[in-house]
Amino acid sequence: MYKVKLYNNIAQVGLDTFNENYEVKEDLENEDAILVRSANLHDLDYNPNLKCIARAGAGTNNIDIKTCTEKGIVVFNTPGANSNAVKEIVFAGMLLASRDIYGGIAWAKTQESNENLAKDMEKQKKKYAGTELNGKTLGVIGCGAIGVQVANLALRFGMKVRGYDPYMSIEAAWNLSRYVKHDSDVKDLYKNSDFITIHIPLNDKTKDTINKETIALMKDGVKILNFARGGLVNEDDILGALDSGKVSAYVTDFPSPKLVNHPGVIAIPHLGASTAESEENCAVKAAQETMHYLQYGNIKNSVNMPECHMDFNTPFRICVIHHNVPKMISQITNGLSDDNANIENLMNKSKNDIAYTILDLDKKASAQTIEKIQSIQGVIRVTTYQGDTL
Ligand SMILES: NC(=O)c1ccc[n+]([C@@H]2O[C@H](COP(=O)([O-])OP(=O)(O)OC[C@H]3O[C@@H](n4cnc5c(N)ncnc54)[C@H](O)[C@@H]3O)[C@@H](O)[C@H]2O)c1
Ligand SMILES: O=C(O)CC[C@@H](O)C(=O)O
Repeated sequence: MYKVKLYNNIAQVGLDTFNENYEVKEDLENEDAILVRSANLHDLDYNPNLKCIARAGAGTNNIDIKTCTEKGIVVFNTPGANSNAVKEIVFAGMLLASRDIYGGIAWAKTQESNENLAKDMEKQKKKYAGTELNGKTLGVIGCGAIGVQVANLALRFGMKVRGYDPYMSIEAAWNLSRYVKHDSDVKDLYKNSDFITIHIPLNDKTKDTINKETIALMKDGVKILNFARGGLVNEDDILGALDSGKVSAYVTDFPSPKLVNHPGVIAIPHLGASTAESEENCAVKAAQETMHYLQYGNIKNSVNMPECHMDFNTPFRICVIHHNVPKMISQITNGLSDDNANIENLMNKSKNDIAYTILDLDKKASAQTIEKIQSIQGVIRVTTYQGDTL
């Protein structure tokens, strides 16, 4: 029986994905896997049995990836599973930043006993008027699953669109409309955009991407949208720019007490992925990734380990997480020689400093052999699998 510990509410359809071999609940000890959304796991007390953490969502800044990698814990996310939900709310944010729809609705709610409402509102409405998206320029920083969808939809709104992403994946490039202007220097995007939306992960390199210096490069009155992570935008700098009028609106899915009452801030309580569809997509994908790893050692959509997937055609499998250094495969295969086991299939993949090797054998490796492989310098974790074919 595999134990999967829950750290957040996970959509039921995701939980139903687990079969009878899984115990899935919040109150568990010695868990094999963790399923999480946004809960902060930075102070996690890692139990030695923990093999993987699946983040039902895109951002993994709530997980200590470095420590997980050192301990041989595979961290998964669910790329693209909530991108449509975020794309849609970005447009809600752009529209709310263009006209004072929110102020107008708030005024209308106070008019319950106004017999002259039809007449009065025609006078009042000029207070909430604004501008259109059509013809404006949108700058998209980060053209991944979300950025590409936002860019493509903005074209349908009649916007001119510029994109900046020096690390763009081939898949994302295939999906991006050719009418999106590619900025190889982000300064060009800053200088020419009426709206700027940011869709990149938060990490040490991207923290405070939007700050005093980058804001100074932008157009006067620019509107900035942040549905990625709060730490990407320096709060003091954005508040200063709102006060001076340099930035005319800041739409954020990550409000803080400092931001919420500024008139230029449109604060949304992290609703980007809060749709039934995206919660279900993420939960099912995270559950599948967890099961494929726990049962077969196959890795898909991991942020700290290489993609490595092999059909399970023999009953005995060994998976080794190790450093990406020379002579590892020969040492691992030599380690098997005492058992006289034949390697039916082997796959080795690497990602940065980490490599992963799957070996399918015709017979079960002995406990001594597994210990021997585990003791090879550079080996982080060895896991054995036995069972039905995939
Ligand atoms: N508000 C929400 O509920 C919500 C939902 C989903 C994702 N997110 C956030 O949005 C982020 C993006 O999500 P995604 O699904 O599009 O991820 P993604 O991995 O598909 O795309 C991220 C893109 O950012 C690019 N990138 C990385 N560093 C960059 C940099 N310095 N400059 C420009 N581009 C850079 C990458 O090359 C990649 O194409 C996530 O990391 C997460 O933090 C928020
Ligand atoms: O789980 C959520 O509700 C939000 C997820 C979102 O921030 C993400 O990074 O995917």
